[in-house]
Amino acid sequence: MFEIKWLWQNLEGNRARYIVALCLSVVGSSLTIVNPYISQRIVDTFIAGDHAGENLATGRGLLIALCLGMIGFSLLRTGLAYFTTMQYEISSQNMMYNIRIYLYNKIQGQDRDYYDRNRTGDLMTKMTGDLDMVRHSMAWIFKTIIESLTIFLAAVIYFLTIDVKLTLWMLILSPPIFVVAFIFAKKVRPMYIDLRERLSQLNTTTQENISGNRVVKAFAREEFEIAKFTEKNVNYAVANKKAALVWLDYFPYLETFAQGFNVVLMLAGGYYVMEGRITFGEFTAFSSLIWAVSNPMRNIGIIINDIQRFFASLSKIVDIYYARPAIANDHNPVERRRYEGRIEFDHVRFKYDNATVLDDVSFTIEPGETIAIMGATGSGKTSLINLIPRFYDVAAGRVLVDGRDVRELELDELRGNIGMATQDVLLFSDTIDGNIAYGDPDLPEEDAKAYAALAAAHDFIVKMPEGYDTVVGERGVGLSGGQKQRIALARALAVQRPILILDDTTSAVDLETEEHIQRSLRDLEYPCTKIIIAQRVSTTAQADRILILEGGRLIEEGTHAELLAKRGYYYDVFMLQNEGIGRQVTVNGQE
Ligand SMILES: Nc1ncnc2c1ncn2[C@@H]1O[C@H](COP(=O)(O)OP(=O)(O)OP(=O)(O)O)[C@@H](O)[C@H]1O
Repeated sequence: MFEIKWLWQNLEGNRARYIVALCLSVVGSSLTIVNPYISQRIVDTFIAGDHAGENLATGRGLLIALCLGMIGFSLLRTGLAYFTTMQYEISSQNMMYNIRIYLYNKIQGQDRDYYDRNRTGDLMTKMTGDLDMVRHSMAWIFKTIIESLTIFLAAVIYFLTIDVKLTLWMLILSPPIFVVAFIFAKKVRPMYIDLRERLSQLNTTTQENISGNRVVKAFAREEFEIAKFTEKNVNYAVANKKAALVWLDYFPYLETFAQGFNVVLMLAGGYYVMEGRITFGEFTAFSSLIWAVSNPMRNIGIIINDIQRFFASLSKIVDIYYARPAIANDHNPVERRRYEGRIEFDHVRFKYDNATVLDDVSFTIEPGETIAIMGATGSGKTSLINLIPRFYDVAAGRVLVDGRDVRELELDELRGNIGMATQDVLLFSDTIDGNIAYGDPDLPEEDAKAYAALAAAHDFIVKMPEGYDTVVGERGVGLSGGQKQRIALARALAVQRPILILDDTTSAVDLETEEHIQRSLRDLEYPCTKIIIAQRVSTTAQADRILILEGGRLIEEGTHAELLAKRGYYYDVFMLQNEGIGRQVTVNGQE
């Protein structure tokens, strides 16, 4: 089976330990029959045998040896069980440690498309609950299966050596138990898959609610969110109960059959003792080992239960394990070059699934040029810049950096040549200094301050209680939108890359601050091609060239003056922003 093969592969380094644990389980479980055998000897020799009284008088030594043997074997089994469990724990923990690292790297290595498609809560469930279920199975469920099976077989073999007929009577109940367990397993499997899905939905809702709590509060939607959570919670609880009830439906049958072993033993065993076919000691051995036959049967439902959960979780983990990103980063340790910063879009078409977002876009940016991109919301600006670091691949055409198709470039090298401040600013829970130096952990504090000053962030940072050592909360909590943008800009500048991409980075800052940032960008001390997405004409006017996107197509291209003279989209925006209130400008630029 594929999943088991996968587990085996991942057990590498711990296989020997795990196999030792399995073997010890078999040995330890086989020893279960020793004490019933000794009991049988004691009963037949010293209690119920024909010469019991005589033996008791003459063979005390043997009796003491047998009693000590029983105690010794009990201690041996306990010690063995302790040692065996330890081996299971160590090997399964080690295996999970390795898988967790691998999965984490795998998730890190996925492309943007993967993150578009997968919910955070679902990925978190896979990395925590599902992994732990698999570990639990390796350490406990497989152990239980092996031990139950060994004890069952050892008992049956021992019974057969005593009396075949009575053993067959004992096993008469096994087929119906197997049939009941099989029907149960078939019925419950889809339920566990569903249960696992509902848990993931519950986690996703919880995660979204916690990370989006500020929006929830802003819209006073707590009750709605509580209702949404309650719905998922109820769904999960209902699915859980449904699965448990299915188990309960079958439990009475399994339990009745398991109890039936005692009845069969009493009737058939008692009859054979009276007939003299078996001794009383042998009857005692059957009686003291009956649990070894009935318990595995009784537990079969629970084991099937756990195995279903195990497979439901394992298949989710294997999904991540084998997910292959369309844009893979091999992290080849090639010598990384510094690019000149020439960018070319050659008849680029791009789509998300089937929706075309960019169509036949062509332009060239020379090294050191500053290009502004403008266009209505949803016109494809962010999608366009995402193609340069190859977050997505084009559907047709080519994106070239320094004359080479980005698909031919080593990804780390390509991305290592781009500094980026994204529209949705994400800061880490770290100090402000740590956030600015995120792309270059060796950045001296003085340099971090210098870049913060260029990004017009220094003044507000020094006013904070602990200055650059102030820890900002998750996603930059505690800072205003404009402050976050400026720290993100400082972070992008600090890596000193030859290509700088700013996606609406100054949208939340005032005009005076923006003017300061524009000056800084113009006077950067390192050579750099700049691509700036902006909505304000005050920003775009400073660029060497402006590209206008509309519905995924490049409709205008030129300098500020050229585009004004053209009296198209750019002119309209210019007029709207400059003449402002009260003036209505249509798309055609007419009032
Ligand atoms: N991950 C995605 N999956 C599917 N469609 C997407 C995705 N990201 C964006 N889109 C769609 O692509 C189109 C272009 O989006 P894009 O973000 O590039 O526009 P934009 O010009 O940057 O907009 P804005 O100015 O609002 O940031 C939109 O119609 C958007 O709905």
